[in-house]
Amino acid sequence: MEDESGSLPLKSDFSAWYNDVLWRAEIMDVRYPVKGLYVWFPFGFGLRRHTYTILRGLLDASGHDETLFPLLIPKTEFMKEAEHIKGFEEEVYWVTHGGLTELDVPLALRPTSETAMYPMFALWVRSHADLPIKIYQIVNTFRYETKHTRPLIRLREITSFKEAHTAHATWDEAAAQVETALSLYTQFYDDLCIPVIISRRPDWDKFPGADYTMAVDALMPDGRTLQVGTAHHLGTHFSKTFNITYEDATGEQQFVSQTCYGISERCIAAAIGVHGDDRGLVLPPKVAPVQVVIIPIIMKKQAEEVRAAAEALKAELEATGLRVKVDDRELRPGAKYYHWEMRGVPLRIEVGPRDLAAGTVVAATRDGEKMTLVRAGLAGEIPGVLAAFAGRLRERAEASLTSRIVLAESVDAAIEATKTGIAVVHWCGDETCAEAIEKETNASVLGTEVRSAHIGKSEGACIVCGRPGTSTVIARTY
Ligand SMILES: Nc1ncnc2c1ncn2[C@@H]1O[C@H](COS(=O)(=O)NC(=O)[C@@H](N)CS)[C@@H](O)[C@H]1O
Ligand SMILES: [Zn+2]
Repeated sequence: MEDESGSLPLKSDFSAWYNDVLWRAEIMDVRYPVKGLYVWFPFGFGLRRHTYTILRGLLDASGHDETLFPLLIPKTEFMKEAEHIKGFEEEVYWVTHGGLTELDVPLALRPTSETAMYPMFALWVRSHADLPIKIYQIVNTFRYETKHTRPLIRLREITSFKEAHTAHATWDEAAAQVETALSLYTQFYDDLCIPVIISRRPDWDKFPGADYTMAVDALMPDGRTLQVGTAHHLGTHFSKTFNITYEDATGEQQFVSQTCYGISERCIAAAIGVHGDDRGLVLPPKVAPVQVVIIPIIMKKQAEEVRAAAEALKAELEATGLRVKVDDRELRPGAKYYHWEMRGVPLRIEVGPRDLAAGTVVAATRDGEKMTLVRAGLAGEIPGVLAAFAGRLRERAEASLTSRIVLAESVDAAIEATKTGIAVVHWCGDETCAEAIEKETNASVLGTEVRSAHIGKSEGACIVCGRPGTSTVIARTY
């Protein structure tokens, strides 16, 4: 799929850059003949695998059990929770036939799995001892999105939908679980070197059937935010609908309190968008399908020794668990550098006759740091080099985010700020003021109760009506 013709658009032309880099770095093939459905190239699938290995590890380490529920949901179950239906009725795909036979009960392709799981929770939960339930699954889900579809960002088949669902004895325990989910998400995005902003979505934007929704947003290079995760407190809405009760100490039947929280392949879109540059992807070492590429500098003399040295180094680095490639194709070194830089490989090591003689190698990290390293004991040096690289990725992403967060004291200032990033304003919480802000700025009220190292909590006069307001984030969104 190598396509060196032409060159990658500059990242400043983000939409063109993004679409082109998904092709050139072999992430996703967008030519599949169904709108909103895309094919993972093997290299992209490797990036997905390493990314979700981190996410699984965090979930497993915090007491979640992975599971798997059916894709098809009977209409009788799906239609039970009024708000949930309202929120999804325009997005659900329906299966109406099995072969030539019309189904007596149409089946929904899960847009999310509350109505698949919760009838089963009602069978699983009898007593207090059956709680808490903390499960998750990583599955494909289907949403008939009518807004502009885009690979990794807005799909009609969400291929990598991690959905966690929990059930608890009390509302407070569920609220604590929402907090656990948010800190797990913060850790996950830190592993991807991506700074995020957490806020409470306004009520009109919360998940259908939830008491409240906490959202995790990342700022993309074009100044728009991408919702890269959400955690919902479902209260007892669904347990009342699906009759999920347990017998409490007094012998009373109590409805469980529930949460659910999700991350999709948008996490990969954020890693690509936040860290990429004009030469292609720049991948955090923990998720890079190839972490180190070794380029043997083949000259006439010592060609065999150089090849052997490259293979020996590969074996040594792989023995420490690193993902390594030797690029010994008959290409000039510059073409090889281009190829692997496009794929975001964090570390390149060149090995040539001079290096053999000197017992050294030349190493270059993807963000342009060049160094000469001693060959002996090199494997022990690599983790430090990669960690320093990841640290610089994190710093650069933090700086880029903080430079585009502006405290806006007026609607005009908010209009200016949301052209390039995030405005923090005081908003009274009244929907008509929010509508005025959204209309004027052509941006969205992301949320209140903002949690971010870069945005302090504050009170002040609502920028629309002057009544007491609290700090609120506004931004154009995907
Ligand atoms: N069409 C889509 N394409 C890609 N990602 C999406 C799409 N729709 C939603 N997402 C992502 O999936 C996350 C979870 O979706 S959600 O609707 O907010 N929440 C749920 O479905 C809950 N059941 C928690 S899993 C969102 O925060 C968003 O990051
Ligand atoms: Zn107001």
